[in-house]
Amino acid sequence: MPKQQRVYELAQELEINKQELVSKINELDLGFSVNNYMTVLNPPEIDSIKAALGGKKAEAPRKKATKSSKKKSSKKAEEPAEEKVEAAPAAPVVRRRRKAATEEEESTEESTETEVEVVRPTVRRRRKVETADEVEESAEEPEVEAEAPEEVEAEEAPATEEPAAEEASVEEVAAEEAPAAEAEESADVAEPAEETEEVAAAAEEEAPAEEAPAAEEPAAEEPAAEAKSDAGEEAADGAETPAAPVAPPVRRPPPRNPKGGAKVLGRISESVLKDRLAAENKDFTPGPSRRPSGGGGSRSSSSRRRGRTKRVVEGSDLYGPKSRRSRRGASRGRSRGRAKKTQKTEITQAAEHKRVIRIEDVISVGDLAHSMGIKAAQVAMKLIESGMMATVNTTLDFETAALIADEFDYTVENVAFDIANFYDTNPDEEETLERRAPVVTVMGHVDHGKTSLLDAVRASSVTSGEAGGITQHIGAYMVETTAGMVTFLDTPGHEAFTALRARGAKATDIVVLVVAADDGVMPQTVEAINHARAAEVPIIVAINKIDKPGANPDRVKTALTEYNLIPEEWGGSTLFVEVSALEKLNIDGLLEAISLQAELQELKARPDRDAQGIVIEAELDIGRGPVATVLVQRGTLNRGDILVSGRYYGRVRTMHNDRAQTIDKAGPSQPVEITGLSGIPEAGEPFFVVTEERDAKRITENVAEQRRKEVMASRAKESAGSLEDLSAMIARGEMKTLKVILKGDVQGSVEAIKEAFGKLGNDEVRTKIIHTGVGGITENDVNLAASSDAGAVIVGFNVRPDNRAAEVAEKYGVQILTHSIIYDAIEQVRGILEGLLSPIVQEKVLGHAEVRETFSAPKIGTIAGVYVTDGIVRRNARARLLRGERVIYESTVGSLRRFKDDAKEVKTGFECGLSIENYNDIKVGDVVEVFELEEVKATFD
Ligand SMILES: Nc1nc2c(ncn2[C@@H]2O[C@H](COP(=O)(O)OP(=O)(O)OP(=O)(O)O)[C@@H](O)[C@H]2O)c(=O)[nH]1
Repeated sequence: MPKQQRVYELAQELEINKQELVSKINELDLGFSVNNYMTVLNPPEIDSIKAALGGKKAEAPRKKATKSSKKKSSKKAEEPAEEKVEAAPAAPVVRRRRKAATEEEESTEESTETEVEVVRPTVRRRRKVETADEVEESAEEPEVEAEAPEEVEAEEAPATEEPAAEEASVEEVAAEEAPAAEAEESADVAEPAEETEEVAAAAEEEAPAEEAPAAEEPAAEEPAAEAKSDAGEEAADGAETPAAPVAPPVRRPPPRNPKGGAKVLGRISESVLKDRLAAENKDFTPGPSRRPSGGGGSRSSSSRRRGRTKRVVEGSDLYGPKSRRSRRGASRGRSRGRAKKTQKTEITQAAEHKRVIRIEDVISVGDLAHSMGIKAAQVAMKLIESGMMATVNTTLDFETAALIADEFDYTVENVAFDIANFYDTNPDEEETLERRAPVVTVMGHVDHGKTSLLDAVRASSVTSGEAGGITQHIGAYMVETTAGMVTFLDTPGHEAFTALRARGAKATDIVVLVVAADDGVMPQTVEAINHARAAEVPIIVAINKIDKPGANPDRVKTALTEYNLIPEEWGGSTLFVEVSALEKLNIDGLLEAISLQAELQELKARPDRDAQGIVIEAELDIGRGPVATVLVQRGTLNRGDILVSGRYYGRVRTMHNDRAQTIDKAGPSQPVEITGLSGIPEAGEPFFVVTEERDAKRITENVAEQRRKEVMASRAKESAGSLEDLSAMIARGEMKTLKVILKGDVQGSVEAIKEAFGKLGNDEVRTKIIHTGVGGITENDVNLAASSDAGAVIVGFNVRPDNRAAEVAEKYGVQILTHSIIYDAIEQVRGILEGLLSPIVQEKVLGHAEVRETFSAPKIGTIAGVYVTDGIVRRNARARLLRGERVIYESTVGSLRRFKDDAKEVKTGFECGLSIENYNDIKVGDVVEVFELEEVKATFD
């Protein structure tokens, strides 16, 4: 079944360079184009690319030959294709190499296909490695020089001064760049090519495809060097045309490891090498079999270069007459020089393990380049090619760094500490899951009977009798009901629940909302509903105290409908149970409802795995040290396990259940009290088990460091002002609304402020009241604000936060705004919202200047002599050039001068000279309009 492929995948399949394939696809005019090598290709597109590339093989060379011949004299243009090919390219190459003698470092850089100017340095460097032999070789081919393209001569004047074409140069370029593998057919020619392959590689990397002379020359040279052997071979190929060998000029070797390709320190001549090996009693056998392989999975530098070379050659097959691989192989066999070259490159190439860059999540372009021993500009260029603007300081994430590094044959490894490596957040396989007990939290208004209900439930446990009444001594316990086990978090009130949630922990499956039948829905009832809703935990309503004379369950039900808690009998989906904690009436009904709700939720966990869970509470016991009540959520916790929680860890020394019985293991949903930890973890802190103590140590050290940074960051945040943070969050699109928790001294003012807040805002920003209440600002309010997805602000009217609330607010960076005048409260919230509105960008015209004359200045370009007709003209201000009513160009005022002096601004009635940044076509009569952009704070008015 045909499937989609990305360009680079197709390139791999075709064994050509991915960048090159991008260029090819776009050049081929197939009716579609690709942006980069990550572009996805459909099967038909893949087919047409393959077909086009295959079909192009004969045409491409001809086209190139024609193109190249056009650049030459008309006389040359008339020559047969082969001849043109032979002649044209050779000379330029030779010349370039001459030039190259003066430069060295630049050639180590890899260039992109568009970096035309880089070609020269690369080529120049070749000069350095020339040998007398090579010069001789070039001399043997006078036609090469004679037919050098004119453009090249013009461009590279110095080159012409030095005659010298070296056969090796010709050869190596041919071998690498041209399908002219034919060059290799001539053994004596091929050998030098191998020797200088490294140089060739450098040149290839730098040679831009677009630069016709550069790209074509080497390719064309090749036929020149090997024309004799080629002829026969091409004929044998049948379909091949004489022009075919020229095709490679179009190709360009893929940009590859600049290090390897560039660090050419010199060349060892074959004879010297032979002598040296002989002196060491070593044999010298040319060919690939003698090449050090690098062994195992690690590619040696030479093999890497081979790979690169191979890709280039194979890619050119698309244009060439037949697979070059075999010929290439054959030529390798004859290429004794390769052995020498391999040895040489091993010296300059980093070992495979050194080609791994270790980063901690991110790395800057500069550092990445440094790690690879290349220039930052090269990395930046690669990024730009991939569509990402970058500078040396740009920070790259791991994925991007890995992608770019791969371009240079480096691997990036992320060595940042990641707790996810130890704390498994992946769900367990469905078939490993087993039903677990629901974990229930009881919440409700003060005195509505939470504690009494928990007592009643505990007493109802079928096992309570044998324990002589449960000596409940930990913050959670399990009750065995006729419908199965139920775990209760014994945390009457919201504290623990919200504290857990503020830490991002979710320990509860079901909330039992206790509402006294005689008292009805009260502020904390509503608060409890909001907490449960925020935590997305289903609610079961327990209407308590039905034994009381004034009990009116229906009134409670009616009141709760306002909060969308509608009993089933009224068409809703909330389970309501009428109970009496005091009289222990219908406790079973409550437990049944819990079991039913649990069943609906299909609560399951895998028991046979390392335990994970949550700390319910912890304290320091004088005799036992840190004691923690933990709830196992998945897996089984065993005595002796190494448990990690936040900054602390330790082996579980003792383990007790809710009845103070010593136990050895605890499964899912089971609360246990443990000792053995190195400190007191916070409530809501997750825990997990690791197998190695050293891992536990590393994790806790990292967490401690992380927490330390968080504290510092939150301090910095406080000084910066939380309101700005909220604004920034909204500005970044992280917050669509300003969430508000509103507390007041009396219901009337709370209602009034709530209504006023509701009217604030517009389509862009608005408030969302997530909770209102009468009374002081409590820790619960702060926890609710902190646990809101995008943070919330607490507004207190005539009320203050208690000490604990203020402390927690500081800890979590929750903003509390207190007021005693309603108007002030409204205005402050309006101000916050307005701050969240995107500012309006306005244009302010500063002045106009008329162009009276123009002249050009070196380095600056066109200078306009202008007269300021109104306002002022300011240097660096934005400017647009007007011709009549038309805006010709918009940019900035570049230089601004009065007579010979630079001026900052010039006022009405004065003349001055100015330039428009990046624009020279200024004409007399044009008007320069100078303006600036200013951001105006948006308001609701
Ligand atoms: N008549 C009657 N009284 C009850 C019932 N449940 C609890 N009470 C009484 O209501 C009062 C408060 O009960 P608690 O269980 O302490 O209520 P709470 O919600 O835990 O109170 P806080 O812990 O202060 O939030 C006590 O005097 C209980 O005896 C009940 O079902 N019927």
